[in-house]
Amino acid sequence: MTTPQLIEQIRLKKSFLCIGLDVDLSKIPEHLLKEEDPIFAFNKAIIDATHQLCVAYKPNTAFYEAYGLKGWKSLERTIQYLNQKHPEIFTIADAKRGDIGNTSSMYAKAFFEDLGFDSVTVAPYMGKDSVEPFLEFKEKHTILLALTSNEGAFDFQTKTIDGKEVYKHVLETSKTWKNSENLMYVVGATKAEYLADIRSIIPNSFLLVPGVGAQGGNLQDVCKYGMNNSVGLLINSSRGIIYASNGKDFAEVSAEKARELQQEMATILDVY
Ligand SMILES: O=c1ccn([C@@H]2O[C@H](COP(=O)(O)O)[C@@H](O)[C@H]2O)c(=O)[nH]1
Repeated sequence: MTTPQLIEQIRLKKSFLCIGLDVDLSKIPEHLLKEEDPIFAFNKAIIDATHQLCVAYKPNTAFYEAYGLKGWKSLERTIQYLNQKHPEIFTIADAKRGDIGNTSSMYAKAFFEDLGFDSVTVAPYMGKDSVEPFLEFKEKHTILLALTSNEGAFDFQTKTIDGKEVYKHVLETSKTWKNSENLMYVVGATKAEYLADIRSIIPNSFLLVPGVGAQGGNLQDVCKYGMNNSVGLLINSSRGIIYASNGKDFAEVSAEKARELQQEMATILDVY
């Protein structure tokens, strides 16, 4: 999916919500455990109930890798279902990859060609040659970790090198890389106070913003400082939506939670 197509979906749905499909078998409704593929059954029900309220889904691959081959199969079924039934939805493999160049090329093939995701999250730590193989996929998006939502972000990302914070180096340097127009960035909702500075460096890029809901980030603050002329935000919520109920009504309740966020977004878009 191209960036203009994503922006058009945000406009049509009045939503910039991304729903995180972080499936933990110990948290899903018990009746689903009898299904042949409980993870896919859970995801399908959540997608069927919420697809009109969001513009993106983000399976975090850790939640699938943890179940070995079966988990990887569930991830494949989920992305195939999304691509076939909802090609208008932007898909994010939250895999946080990145390695020496030839290895990154294989990661890029795995997520873009084999699985068919629109985007993948990538760690910037190994530098330019570890990210450029992802950027070579011109129709795809590489979402670079800039300033993450967790407490550990302060261990390295906000430390200063040559008078500048590391996350700013990530933003400024990555902008100079080949095909950098395919870059988006992860900025945690818990770091809203950094967004004005971040926007001064990358005014036009999309930001994937996890950390609202379960991690305590605030949607209004993120929008106030993080929105740009094209909205430029994908706000992720995972546990706050998909585990709102673990009864038979789990899909309806997840849709209620998604609708609450979507309506808050619609109100913000109306005055924006
Ligand atoms: O900085 C980051 C980067 C990624 N994540 C991921 O987003 C979701 C958040 O889940 P919630 O349940 O809404 O807290 C999860 O997959 C994280 O691994 C992040 O939280 N922060």
